[in-house]
Amino acid sequence: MPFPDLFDAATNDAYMPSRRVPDADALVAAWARNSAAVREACAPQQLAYGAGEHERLDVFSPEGAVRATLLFIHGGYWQAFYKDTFSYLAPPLLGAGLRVAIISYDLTPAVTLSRIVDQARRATAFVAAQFAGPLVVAGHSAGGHLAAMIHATDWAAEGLPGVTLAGGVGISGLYDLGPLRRTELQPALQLSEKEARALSPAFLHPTSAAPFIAAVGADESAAFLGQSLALAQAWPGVVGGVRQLPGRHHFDAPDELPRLALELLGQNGGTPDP
Ligand SMILES: N[C@@H](CC(=O)c1ccccc1NC=O)C(=O)O
Repeated sequence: MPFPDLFDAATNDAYMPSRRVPDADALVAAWARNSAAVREACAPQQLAYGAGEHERLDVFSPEGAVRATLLFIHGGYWQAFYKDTFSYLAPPLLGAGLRVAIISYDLTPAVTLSRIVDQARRATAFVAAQFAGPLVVAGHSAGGHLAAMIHATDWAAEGLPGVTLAGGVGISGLYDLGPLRRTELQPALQLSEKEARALSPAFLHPTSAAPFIAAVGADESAAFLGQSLALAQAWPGVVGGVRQLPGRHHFDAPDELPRLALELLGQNGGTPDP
């Protein structure tokens, strides 16, 4: 291994949310079950944002006027899950008049975290080009990290068409990756200190003035709260403080997504597309 063994048990504990949520496995199983039922009842449109096997997204469209598009980036510490497990999030968002785009991406250690960030960027540029109207990029946990990286993207420098964001939402997001080098994730992430900084939104500058809501379950560990505080401190003009979600832990905090997305669009005066 190119890195010394940095593992620290206390840090690892703080970043493993399942240790605080006894029924975490059952909740994740319910995500998959509910998502399968949603896909059965209303099959999403499946699109490709690139040539790779996992460079795919699902689009769920609401029945009436489309108020905005919400692009959702799932979590799982960049090493678990694909889009299909998160279809369960679509129905309440559709009910709020949002078009819902849920992306897949490759996973570590098969690809690097930089590669995943690049995929999230290309997926966002694709969705922005595909669908006119306000675009909100939201993510949970590792997906919150990717949503914030989108908010800090220099599109021209990446050789991508410019993306105008209406807002961003991070739920239990990770914005300073430094501590993760001391967890069980490091063998898959293989982050050098320099890379961890370069891939940490809290050490980057937002490229969008649109609001970014940094939300965290009130029942999550101090480490997760600290991650959102770090982003709020680094991005004072964009993140209006940390939004603590009462009664929520890591595995049910995503259920607040419709409320948070609508709040953002309200701030932006987001009106339905003609
Ligand atoms: N391996 C983690 C699970 C975890 O962190 C997680 C699970 C589902 C969705 C997001 C997660 N975390 C960050 O992306 C744990 O044991 O708690």
